[in-house]
Amino acid sequence: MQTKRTEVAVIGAGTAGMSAYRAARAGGKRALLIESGPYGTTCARVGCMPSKLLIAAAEAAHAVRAAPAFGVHPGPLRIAGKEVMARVRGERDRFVGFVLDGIEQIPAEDKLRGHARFLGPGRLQLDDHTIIEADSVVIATGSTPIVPDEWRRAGPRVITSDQVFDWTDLPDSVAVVGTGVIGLELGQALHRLGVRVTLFARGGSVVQLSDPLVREVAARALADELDIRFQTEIAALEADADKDGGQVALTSRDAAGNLRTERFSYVLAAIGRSPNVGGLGLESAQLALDRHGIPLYDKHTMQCGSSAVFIAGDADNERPVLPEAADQGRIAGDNAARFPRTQPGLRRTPLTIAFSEPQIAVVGASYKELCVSHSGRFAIGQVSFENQGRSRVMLQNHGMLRVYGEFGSGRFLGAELAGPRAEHLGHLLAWACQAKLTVAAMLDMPFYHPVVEEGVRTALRDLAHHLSKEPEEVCQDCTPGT
Ligand SMILES: Cc1cc2nc3c(=O)[nH]c(=O)nc-3n(C[C@H](O)[C@H](O)[C@H](O)COP(=O)(O)OP(=O)(O)OC[C@H]3O[C@@H](n4cnc5c(N)ncnc54)[C@H](O)[C@@H]3O)c2cc1C
Ligand SMILES: NC(=O)c1ccc[n+]([C@@H]2O[C@H](COP(=O)([O-])OP(=O)(O)OC[C@H]3O[C@@H](n4cnc5c(N)ncnc54)[C@H](O)[C@@H]3O)[C@@H](O)[C@H]2O)c1
Repeated sequence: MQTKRTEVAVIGAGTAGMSAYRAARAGGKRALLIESGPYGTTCARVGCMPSKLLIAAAEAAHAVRAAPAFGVHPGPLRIAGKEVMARVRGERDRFVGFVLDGIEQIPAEDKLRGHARFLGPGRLQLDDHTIIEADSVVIATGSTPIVPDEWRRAGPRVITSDQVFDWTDLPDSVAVVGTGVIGLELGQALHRLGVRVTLFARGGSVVQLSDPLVREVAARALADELDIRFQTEIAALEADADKDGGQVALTSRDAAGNLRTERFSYVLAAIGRSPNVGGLGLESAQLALDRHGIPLYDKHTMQCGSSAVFIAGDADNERPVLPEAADQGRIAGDNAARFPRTQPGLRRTPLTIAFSEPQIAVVGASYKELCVSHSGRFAIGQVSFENQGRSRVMLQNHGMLRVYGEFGSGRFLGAELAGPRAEHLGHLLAWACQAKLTVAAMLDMPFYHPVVEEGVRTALRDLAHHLSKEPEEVCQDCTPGT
């Protein structure tokens, strides 16, 4: 067992950890970056990038299928699964390569391999080979897909997103359990690439939408295209090795209690990810934990209590998306270097985007959050994309945008939307939200023609109209339990 001393120890070399390491070094401190798994980050290896590559192939197939509606007839569609997966893996490897180049540039003496756990507040042990004594520690350990033990017992054909991007060919059929962002993005992409896909949703919701109207419109648009079984639970999963190459027998139970057994090449568990905090020995770090075992921390400094421990990225489960991992890592690393003179870092307006079709975005304060923080004090404006000019031109006229504003100040608070170009509309709205614009100021901005943004203007005009009325009228919408 060797002992190493450092000023800052960073656990996890993902996006948050690398960002924390760089910030600590920029703060003039000695830092160590510890990693137990493969380098390359979740985002590049098995997350954002390969999933968007698969979606890009699916969009190409979808465009061909959609073409006849414009009078364009491209001929029979042939999807070569091996070629699809070769591009996904090839481009994925290129993105991972850029991350590995970054790791390569970190001096060898700053990089340590092994699983880290706390022995005391500033004391870590790596596997059985190294003790680290650090003035401050950043926890940037990421998250892991959740697979219930009884599902695992059905064998290797029960998979998570971690396995999908290593396929060398597209399978015949996939059952996707969970209609969160991973389930929808991957389920729709595989469906469009000719895989028989069934999605199982425990409840009636899709992705992170909390606004009941947007959620309903989104669920309807998605259910028009996909085989989604809402209100349906998984009753049992069993390996069915007799079939060609093996299958999984999935038994589901619908809301009426009816059982149905179907066979799939794979079952993709997409029921959420849990932060990697369990094996860290946090009890030895003397940190106060929440009911999920995650250290309590300050969202502006990323400091855990008054300790010299900081947390960032998926590990804290606050906003488990890539831009947040980078921001939180930078703040945590900077403050780990400054400790005890910590200072608040820049936390941006929340923005999440699901790359399904219709795309789904949540900006600023969600409907659910506003029902708590602004009950009776916010108004809603809306637009349907069904008859929105440019959306109809492109035959992408599905979805709805709802925008929220504050009575009195007239300030724009947030939005939920499912619709065309939501990735861009989401940014526009997030920038307005962060700039603390009023709805009136947003309506003073230029809008070209014919563009999807004109739909945003319609929703904002509707919001301005409601903001000019009495508050009571609006909060009827905030029914309990929404
Ligand atoms: C399929 C999928 C698609 C996604 N798509 C998007 C998207 O389009 N846009 C978006 O913004 N986000 C997306 N995300 C989310 C995004 O990938 C994550 O939020 C982000 O990668 C988290 O970064 P991180 O640094 O917190 O964790 P990671 O990159 O996972 O890094 C954590 C590291 O810590 C290491 N580690 C864990 N425990 C220990 C220990 N005890 N000792 C040493 N090392 C340890 C792990 O091995 C890992 O390398 C997607 C995620 C998935 C799974
Ligand atoms: N475009 C993006 O930004 C993007 C893409 C993919 C992943 N991600 C990140 O990855 C995280 C994890 O994604 P995810 O889709 O796995 O999680 P999620 O939390 O978004 O969705 C999980 C879904 O599974 C359901 N569920 C939970 N337990 C279930 C069960 N036993 N049976 C059936 N359904 C069940 C939940 O109700 C929920 O709808 C996301 O929170 C997101 O931050 C982001």
